[in-house]
Amino acid sequence: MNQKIIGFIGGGNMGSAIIGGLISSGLSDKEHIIAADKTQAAVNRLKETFGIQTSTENIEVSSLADILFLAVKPNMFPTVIPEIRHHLKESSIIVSIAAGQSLEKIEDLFEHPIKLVRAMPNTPALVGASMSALCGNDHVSEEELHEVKQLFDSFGESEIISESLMDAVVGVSGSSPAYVYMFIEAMADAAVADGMPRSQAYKFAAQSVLGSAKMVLETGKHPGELKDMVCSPGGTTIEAVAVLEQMGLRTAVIEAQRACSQKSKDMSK
Ligand SMILES: NC(=O)C1=CN([C@@H]2O[C@H](COP(=O)(O)OP(=O)(O)OC[C@H]3O[C@@H](n4cnc5c(N)ncnc54)[C@H](O)[C@@H]3O)[C@@H](O)[C@H]2O)C=CC1
Ligand SMILES: O=C(O)[C@@H]1CCC=N1
Repeated sequence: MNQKIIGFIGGGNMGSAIIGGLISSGLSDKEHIIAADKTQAAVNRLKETFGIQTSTENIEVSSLADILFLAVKPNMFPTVIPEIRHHLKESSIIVSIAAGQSLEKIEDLFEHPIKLVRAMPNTPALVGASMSALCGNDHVSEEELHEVKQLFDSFGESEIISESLMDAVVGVSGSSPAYVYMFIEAMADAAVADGMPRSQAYKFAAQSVLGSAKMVLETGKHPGELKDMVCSPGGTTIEAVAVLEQMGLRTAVIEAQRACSQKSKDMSK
C-alpha cells in the first residue's frame, strides 16, 4: 500500500487535512504523495507544510497517481474532470470527497468506465480523528474498496455504507465539526464572561467535549444516561439542561443538520 502513489487534485482545507493525516499515521510517506492546486500559494503551503511533491498541473498528478483524490469544491468537478479524464494512470482508483456529488454524476463526467469511490471524511483527519464514510461504484472490487478504506482508517474511523446514506453522513459527520466548534466557542464565551482567560476557556470547553465523546464511544451507555449521571438532584447541571431545553438546543441541532443534508441532496440533482 505505502508504495502506491496517492494524488490529490485540490490541496485546500480537506485535501490538506487528509495529506497531514496520511503522513502522521505513517501509512504513506511524503515521497509517495503528490498534490496539484491551481493556486500557487496553496502549492507553496503544501510543499512547506508536508514536504510532498506538488504541481500546478492537474494532468501531471492524475497521470502519476494510483489512487487519485478529487478534493476540489463540487462546482469545480465539471472543469477538473474533463481536464484529467484522458490522463489517468491505468487502473487508477478515483476517490471523490465532494459533498452532494453522486457516483452516477461523477461517472457521467468521466464519460468512460472508471473505478470510483465516493467518500465523506471530516477535517479532524488532520489529527487522526476523522469519521469517514465510503461507497464504491460497480467497477471497484471489494478488495480495492478495502484498500481505499485502509487510507481513511489511517487517520480515524471509517465505515462502508450504502450511497443512499451519504447525505445523512454529510450532516452528521462531514459538516458537524463546524457545529461542535460553535458549541465550544459558546461555552468558552460563557467562561470568559465568568472571568476565565480565553485560551484556558477553550481548553476546558474542548477537553470536556472530547471527554464526553469518548464516554459515548467507550462506555456503550446511552447519551441520555450519561447526561443523567452528570445531573445531581437539585444541583447545577440540571439548571443548564432546563435552559438548553427551553432555548430549543435539540430542535436547533436537528433543524440545522437536516438543512445541511437537504443541501447535499439538492447539490446531487
Ligand atoms: N472542508 C471540509 O470540512 C470538508 C470538505 N469536503 C469536500 O472537500 C472538497 C474540498 O473542500 P475544501 O477543502 O473545504 O475546499 P477549499 O476551498 O479549502 O480547497 C479547494 C482547493 O481546490 C483548489 N482548486 C480550485 N480550483 C482548482 C482546479 N481547477 N484545479 C486544482 N485545484 C483547484 C483551490 O485552490 C483550493 O486550494 C469539497 O468537495 C468538499 O465538499 C468533504 C468533507 C469535509
Ligand atoms: O461545507 C461543505 O460543503 C463541506 C462538505 C462537508 C463539510 N464541508
